[in-house]
Amino acid sequence: MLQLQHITKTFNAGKATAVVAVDDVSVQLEAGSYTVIIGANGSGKSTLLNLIAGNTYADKGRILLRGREIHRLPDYQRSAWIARVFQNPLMGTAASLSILDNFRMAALRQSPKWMRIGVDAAFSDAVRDRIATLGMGLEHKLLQPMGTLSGGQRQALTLLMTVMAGLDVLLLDEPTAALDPRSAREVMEIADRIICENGLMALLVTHNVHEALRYGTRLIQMEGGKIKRNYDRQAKSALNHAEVVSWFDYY
Ligand SMILES: Nc1ncnc2c1ncn2[C@@H]1O[C@H](COP(=O)(O)OP(=O)(O)OP(=O)(O)O)[C@@H](O)[C@H]1O
Repeated sequence: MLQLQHITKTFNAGKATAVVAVDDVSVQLEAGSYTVIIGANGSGKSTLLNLIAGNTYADKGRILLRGREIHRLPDYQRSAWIARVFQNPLMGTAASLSILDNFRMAALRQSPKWMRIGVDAAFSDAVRDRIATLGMGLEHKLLQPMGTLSGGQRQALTLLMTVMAGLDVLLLDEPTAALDPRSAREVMEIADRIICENGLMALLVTHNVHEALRYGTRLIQMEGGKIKRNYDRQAKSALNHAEVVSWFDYY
């Protein structure tokens, strides 16, 4: 379980440009839950993910993962349990390195256990098998540089790489924003499968209302740094596109 308790983050505190990006947010997310976060630009979604990942620290409040306080830990320590996939498929992978070398680097970064057992032929076989499950034919291109792949292929591989080391929490920050509709759908379906198969807790930030309705077990709307709406699976399934769009209709 991931618990955020009275989390507040103010940027430029004490200055004329001060902005309360996240304002006294408390929420409890169960293991295996998949939460979609929507909200207008500047409503605090990315800051919330940054606070969970440890890319920024809260001014007030606590964050607990499986009962353990993590809010004072730096991001590199939290990365043992929490991983993040960004909107730009170029982030998180090395374009000039092969697919296999990218998986090697990710494995070594995420889990010292690979250091002990070595990233050997067995590792290559394991990577090939995992990549084959994507159904994109990339298992035959393990030595091809990552930079030669499409954005959708890179996002799909990034997702796989991210979960290889056994995580608790997957943070998806607009992972399909830079993709065409077909690739976006393909990557979202892959993400959904990976989340389910690995029993991960996931948080997805998206501006895409279709994605917000189709995926996830909880839907949260942020506004002005606060959680304005919080729908569980049942309430979420009763929502329709027009209703969610109307949440953004201030005029
Ligand atoms: N590093 C920072 N320094 C100053 N202000 C910041 C910083 N990061 C975010 N903010 C401000 O905090 C508020 C929330 O920003 P945040 O990026 O979390 O919103 P968001 O909901 O993710 O927006 P978007 O949908 O545009 O990505 C905004 O007013 C933003 O300008």
